[in-house]
Amino acid sequence: MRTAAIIGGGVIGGGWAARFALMGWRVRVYDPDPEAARKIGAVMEGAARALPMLYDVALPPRGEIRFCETLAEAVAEADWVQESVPERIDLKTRVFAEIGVHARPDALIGTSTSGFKPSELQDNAGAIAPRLMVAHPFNPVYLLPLVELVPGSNVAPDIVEKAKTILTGIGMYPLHVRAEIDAHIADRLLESVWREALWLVKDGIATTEEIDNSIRYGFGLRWAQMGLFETYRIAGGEAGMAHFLDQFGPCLAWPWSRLTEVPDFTPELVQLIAGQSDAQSGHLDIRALERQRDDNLVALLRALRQQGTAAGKLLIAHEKTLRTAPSSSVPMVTQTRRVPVDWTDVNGHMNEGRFGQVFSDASEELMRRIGADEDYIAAGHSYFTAETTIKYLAECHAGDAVQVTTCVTLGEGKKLRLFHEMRRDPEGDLLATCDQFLLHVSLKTRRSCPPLPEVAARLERLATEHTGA
Ligand SMILES: NC(=O)C1=CN([C@@H]2O[C@H](COP(=O)(O)OP(=O)(O)OC[C@H]3O[C@@H](n4cnc5c(N)ncnc54)[C@H](O)[C@@H]3O)[C@@H](O)[C@H]2O)C=CC1
Ligand SMILES: C[N+](C)(C)CC(=O)CC(=O)[O-]
Repeated sequence: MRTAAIIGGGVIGGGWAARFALMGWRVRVYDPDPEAARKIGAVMEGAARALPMLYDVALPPRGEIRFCETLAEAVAEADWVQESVPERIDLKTRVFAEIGVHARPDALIGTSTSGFKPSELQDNAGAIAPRLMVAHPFNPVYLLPLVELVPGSNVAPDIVEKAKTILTGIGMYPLHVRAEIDAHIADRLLESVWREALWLVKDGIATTEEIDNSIRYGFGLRWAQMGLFETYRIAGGEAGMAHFLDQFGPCLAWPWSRLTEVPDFTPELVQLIAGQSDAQSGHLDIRALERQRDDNLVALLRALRQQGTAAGKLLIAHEKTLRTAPSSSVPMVTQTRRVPVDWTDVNGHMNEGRFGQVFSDASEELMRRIGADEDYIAAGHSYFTAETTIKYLAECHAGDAVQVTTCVTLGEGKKLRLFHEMRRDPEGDLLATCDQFLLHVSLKTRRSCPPLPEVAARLERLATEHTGA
């Protein structure tokens, strides 16, 4: 098990701690704030509910999060040190000096800085400078995969590759920012929208809620799956990007934006913005808002995953690395997962159709184990389900851990019969059972036929083992 040290356990440090721990890393936190453990506990509670729902497999066993009395103790054994103290260069410089004294000579060091260039931090960092990189995440760190990795020119390519491997391993998308620049890439884009929005409120054009609506009902949905350039390419119609630039390029010279002006944060403006924000969502506490945000993000990410695009493509690739070798237990464990938030219905529990999906996924896992895998299917053979009887025995809800075990009750020629049991947690109460009858088919004729001999043999062996016959 690898160790991550989190220096500064606020909003961002808490998110890093949760992501590392949920991906099976041991985590050591140093934060002098006596409230830090409580705050990280609250972040961890939300993260432990949300992150596992993204995946169709179980996450690795959770790593322990320990709070340390000193920075020295926190970094002593760390493979990765993530600095997340407030955005002040004097403070970050002092923290790096201390990390340099106590961290292992091979530890990689990331800074969450939103805006400082890596060279500004490396200049006073002494021996750790060649291992210190900007690793700028996005809130909530445990759900959003993007991390801007800005090494600058002081970090060797092999160290950058090691950093990318670690970040990819915990499910993130390290965007290698090749040239260092104030505020990297994404914060520059975010700041331009934020600045424009503040002017719109100050000038009385729109309220905070109207601005949020202009994003969430429109271009925010486009950005999440295609970004900016691909979206505008489509906006150019059949003539594409060149036509789009031809049509809208000249507008850039018109007074459409106030991008270089800074609004004066007078007490009146602060009161106006804070007041409108309170009217919009002041009835919800921060944890309720976080939960709403996290549930929406899980549902959006799972929709992208279903399409195999954007961040969903990354999820699929990461999930492959999380699959563990099947055990030879009887009955076979064929599913271990969390109930995702988009599987619930009007009654607030898992929809009956999703039970069918879990059992179908369990059958596909069994098919893989008997050799009726992707290659077998591509070669024109498969199983079709002919009959399913599900008994619903207890409710389950979003976030619940469930496990399916499967017995082969008949494996004879083209006939395959399975009996699945779904439980809460490995040893919890029985939630549902499924008696399923499948027929082996030729995908060319779409008619039933016997399986290939090696699949038939494996199936017969399993049926004997599972029925004791
Ligand atoms: N909040 C955000 O949306 C994002 C922030 N960031 C960056 O992450 C960093 C941290 O920001 P937040 O988590 O928002 O701030 P925060 O104020 O929530 O947390 C900072 C934490 O650092 C602790 N701290 C202060 N001095 C310390 C020291 N000497 N040693 C250890 N801990 C110390 C504080 O007690 C506090 O818990 C900043 O560099 C910020 O720019 C990056 C991405 C997004
Ligand atoms: C406002 N901010 C500059 C701290 C934002 C970030 O750095 C990234 C984010 O999560 O929006």
